[in-house]
Amino acid sequence: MDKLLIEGGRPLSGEVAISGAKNAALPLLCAALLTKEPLTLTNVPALNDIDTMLKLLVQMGVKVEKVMRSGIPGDGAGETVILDASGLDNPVAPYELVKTMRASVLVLGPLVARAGEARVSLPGGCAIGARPVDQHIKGLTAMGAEVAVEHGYVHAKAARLKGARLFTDMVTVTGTENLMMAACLADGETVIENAAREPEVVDLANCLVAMGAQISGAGTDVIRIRGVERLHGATHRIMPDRIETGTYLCAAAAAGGQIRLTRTSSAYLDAVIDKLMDAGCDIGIEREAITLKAPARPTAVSIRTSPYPAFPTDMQAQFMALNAVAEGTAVIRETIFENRFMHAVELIRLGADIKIDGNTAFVTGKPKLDGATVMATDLRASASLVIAGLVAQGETLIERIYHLDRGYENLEQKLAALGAKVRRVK
Ligand SMILES: CC(=O)N[C@H]1[C@@H](OP(=O)(O)OP(=O)(O)OC[C@H]2O[C@@H](n3ccc(=O)[nH]c3=O)[C@H](O)[C@@H]2O)O[C@H](CO)[C@@H](O)[C@@H]1O
Ligand SMILES: C=C(OP(=O)(O)O)C(=O)O
Repeated sequence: MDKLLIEGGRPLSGEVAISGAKNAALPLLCAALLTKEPLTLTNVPALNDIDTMLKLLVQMGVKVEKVMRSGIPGDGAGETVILDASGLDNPVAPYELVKTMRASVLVLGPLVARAGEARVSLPGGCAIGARPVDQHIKGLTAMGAEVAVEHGYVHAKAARLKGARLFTDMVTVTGTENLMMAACLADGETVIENAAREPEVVDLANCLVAMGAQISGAGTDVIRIRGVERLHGATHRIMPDRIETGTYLCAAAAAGGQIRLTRTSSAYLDAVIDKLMDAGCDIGIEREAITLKAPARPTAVSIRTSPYPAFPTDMQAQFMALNAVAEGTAVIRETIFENRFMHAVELIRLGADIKIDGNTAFVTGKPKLDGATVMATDLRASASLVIAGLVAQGETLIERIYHLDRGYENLEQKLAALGAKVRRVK
């Protein structure tokens, strides 16, 4: 199994291009199931999660053509993927593929809407929490689907879904995306209340509209969808990855130095940029780039995770690493997932001072961390260990980096472009 070896203690400096967003690309790939015509997606990141989703779609009968990028690692140009679901003949998502990636559940809504049925393995729990899909099921049931959960699979059937008024008990990102996609082909109007306002939901809605869907309100907490008979093909460019952007900003804030991130936007990062400025960073905003100049030592910043536009849970671990070397004590509250502090014990191995009490972490910054061997437990936990490794004196060896390959394109190359000493070892 691959490991990442980091020689820390050097500031970051240089320019890196940000990739297309994983969490936008995954639902967008599933949107291809809604039409017989080809859907072309550009700026698709080269990630393990994308490969898993493509495998899932191929075994359903979807034809996938990849147009390779320029061949320059980390150039941010992104792959183009053309999906043709005219031959969709197997509306099944088997456990073997779903177990490796929760976002597989995003095929459920489109399959029921277009094929009239779906058999999708329950994703199950993962390192960060139980993550049930009851809201996805509740919504489809309200739209007239017959849904049964048996032998670890969700079976859903509907000759044609009916528009309905839906209310989700909590804000759910993939729940909103699944129901919005299903509603596109339903008979009549669907209203999703308490909808997720995440930019990835808006990116999906924009693509669906380009495919002929009638959607209004995406980006607010009430989304209205008037169902149509069919959708058609379209071409859509995937938005930049706001979490990848935030991760590199955080890395420079913690390790010191000055970086410029291109092919990205500050538009969806207000909460993160605000905290980085509180930490003492000097941030410059350009139309498609962000610059950051780190302070001599960051100031501790407290955070509380919440649905967009508040501070994202997917940036919580990275800010814990930043606070581990900041001046002062930060209070970190995780309100989205019940078990998303797995990185804390690993950061402590690097010398961090962190106390956990339920969903709250108290982090008192240390002037320095020391390299050690640590284990990645989930995607963003791994990112926090990379940041801590960049700061720590000496060598840090991160085990189980397959988590990083799920969500960070060309991580070593991008870090090397910023002057970091990072290499993959067996
Ligand atoms: C592929 C993707 O886009 N993943 C993101 C998505 O995950 P995902 O869409 O899975 O996360 P949700 O927004 O659904 O989860 C929010 C909370 O609601 C709970 N819940 C959700 C659905 C449901 O049916 N029942 C239920 O109880 C979850 O357990 C969690 O506590 O949003 C999360 C929250 O911003 C991010 O961390 C993930 O990176
Ligand atoms: C939790 C994440 O992803 P997923 O929902 O795919 O597990 C993430 O991107 O941080």
